[in-house]
Amino acid sequence: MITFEDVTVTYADAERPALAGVDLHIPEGELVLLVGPSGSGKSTLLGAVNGLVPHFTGGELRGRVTVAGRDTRTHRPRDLADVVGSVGQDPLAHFVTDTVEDELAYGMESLGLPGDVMRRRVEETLDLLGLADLRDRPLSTLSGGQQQRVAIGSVLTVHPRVLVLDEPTSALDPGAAEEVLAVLQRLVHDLGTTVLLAEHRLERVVQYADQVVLLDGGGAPPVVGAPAEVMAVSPVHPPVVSLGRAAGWSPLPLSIRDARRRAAPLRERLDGRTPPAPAPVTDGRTLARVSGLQVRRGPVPVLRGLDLDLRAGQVTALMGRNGAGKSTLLGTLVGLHAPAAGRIDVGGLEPAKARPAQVLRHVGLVPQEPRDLLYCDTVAAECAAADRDSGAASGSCRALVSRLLPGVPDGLHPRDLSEGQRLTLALAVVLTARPGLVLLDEPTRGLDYAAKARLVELLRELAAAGHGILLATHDVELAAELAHRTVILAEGEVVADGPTAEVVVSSPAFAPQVAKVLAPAPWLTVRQVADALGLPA
Ligand SMILES: Nc1ncnc2c1ncn2[C@@H]1O[C@H](COP(=O)(O)OP(=O)(O)OP(=O)(O)O)[C@@H](O)[C@H]1O
Ligand SMILES: Nc1ncnc2c1ncn2[C@@H]1O[C@H](COP(=O)(O)OP(=O)(O)OP(=O)(O)O)[C@@H](O)[C@H]1O
Repeated sequence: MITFEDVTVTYADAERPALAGVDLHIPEGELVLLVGPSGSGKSTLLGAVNGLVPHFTGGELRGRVTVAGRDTRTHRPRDLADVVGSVGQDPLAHFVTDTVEDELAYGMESLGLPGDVMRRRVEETLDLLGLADLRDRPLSTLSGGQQQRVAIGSVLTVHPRVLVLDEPTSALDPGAAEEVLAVLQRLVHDLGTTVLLAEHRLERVVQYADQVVLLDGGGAPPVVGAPAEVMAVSPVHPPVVSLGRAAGWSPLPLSIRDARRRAAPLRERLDGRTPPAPAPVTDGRTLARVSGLQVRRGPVPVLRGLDLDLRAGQVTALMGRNGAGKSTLLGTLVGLHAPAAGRIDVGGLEPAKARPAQVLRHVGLVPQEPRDLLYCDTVAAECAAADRDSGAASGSCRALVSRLLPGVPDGLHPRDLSEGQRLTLALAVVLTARPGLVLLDEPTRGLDYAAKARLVELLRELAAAGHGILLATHDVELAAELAHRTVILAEGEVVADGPTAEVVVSSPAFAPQVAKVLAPAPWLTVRQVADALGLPA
């Protein structure tokens, strides 16, 4: 269904190809997972399938890519639209209409499908993706996860033979991610749809894949094979695979179920041991105090009487369903939204009433869409501006970028960076100012496991140096690894708040893989298990 013959893509002015010598054959009716470090060319490969590369991105494509027999170099994206549906990393940038319902119908309209078919499919999709209550909503008012659901829905309604999805679950809460993957699997099994999907959070997807394509980032040809085989050699792999590798299991487990079946001897060895006690969550100077907070967005009451204290030295994970109000809370803490009732005190200031420059000294936000923070033409200029704005020594921001993710080019426009590279830049810009309280909205989108590990290390250092950190995230593995404390929001209220292990272990939605494998024992990460047993990790 999809064929690559000796394909090389080189962007204008790039030192080396983003993709080199790729040969690949994807049969009809398979779900193929594309993995690899940040910047290894995953989005570029997907773009060569839907025609965005090179028609919209520029650069040069050598070799041949065909989809359902059509050459993507001679067929522009719109000439492929009846066969290929694609969802990119930034839904808002690709929406063509204004409301949820119109967006779901748009693709079908352009293909001229009959009205009754369109109505039916729109209704089905609204239900399937939990969007029924939002049908008339302007797209610009949706939360990040709600936008991603609409973007996915809008390609599903067309019933394309090929689906190309770039990190389709990155903004979804764990439950929604499972639902979307179940839908994709059903399309593959029942309709013979071919799905090509790039994803960093392998724990969410690897068990559904028929084949895995690994781009190693070094320019070598991709490694293609059965998921367990590729996972055995892949530099990026989910916690169950790390656990299996550390424990020497073969074949490697890909799902919780596989791992639980193998885990009995491991449990025995862990019997009587406990992970290191977590740091207490009530120490530390209060950096922000929120009490009885109510916030409306448009007519909708989003936060409904929320109480929260954030302390120095503490990393807090903020979790909860899409639309629960996480981004709204972060935005309110930096003064982007004014409270309808209740109080916020950040370093003695009321953020919505204080001058932004004053607020910035106490609290910095890395937004869900990093682009919102970046305004210069090059990475270098962005870094220089960040150093200047925050009075940091020249070169500070650039050094942070390099530390978090090697290989981010100085001269590139932030728009042309890969998703992970752009996020890294935004993180570095905010961290350069070293605000007392650092807020991060979904900080691991587009980041590979290595970049995530470096982020974890950096955030730990900041916490140890007395900064407070609040991260809104759907990444349960990140929360388990990093957060002292986890707060769960539902419908704008705090429904759980406590040490991470206590909050997540009992929750099917928020427990990390290791906790699920070893439950009811309180282990959260491969590192903890490996340290306790002296295994390599
Ligand atoms: N339009 C462009 N112009 C110049 N360089 C680009 C362009 N798009 C991507 N690149 C570069 O090509 C390389 C591959 O990028 P790509 O987005 O394909 O990576 P990726 O594997 O999808 O990364 P991520 O996991 O972070 O999304 C990166 O180094 C990136 O900076
Ligand atoms: N201008 C608006 N008008 C109406 N509702 C809005 C507006 N802006 C945001 N909302 C709603 O407020 C709710 C909370 O949004 P928020 O972005 O805070 O959620 P979130 O928990 O961060 O979600 P996600 O996990 O999807 O990022 C959502 O249901 C969203 O649709």
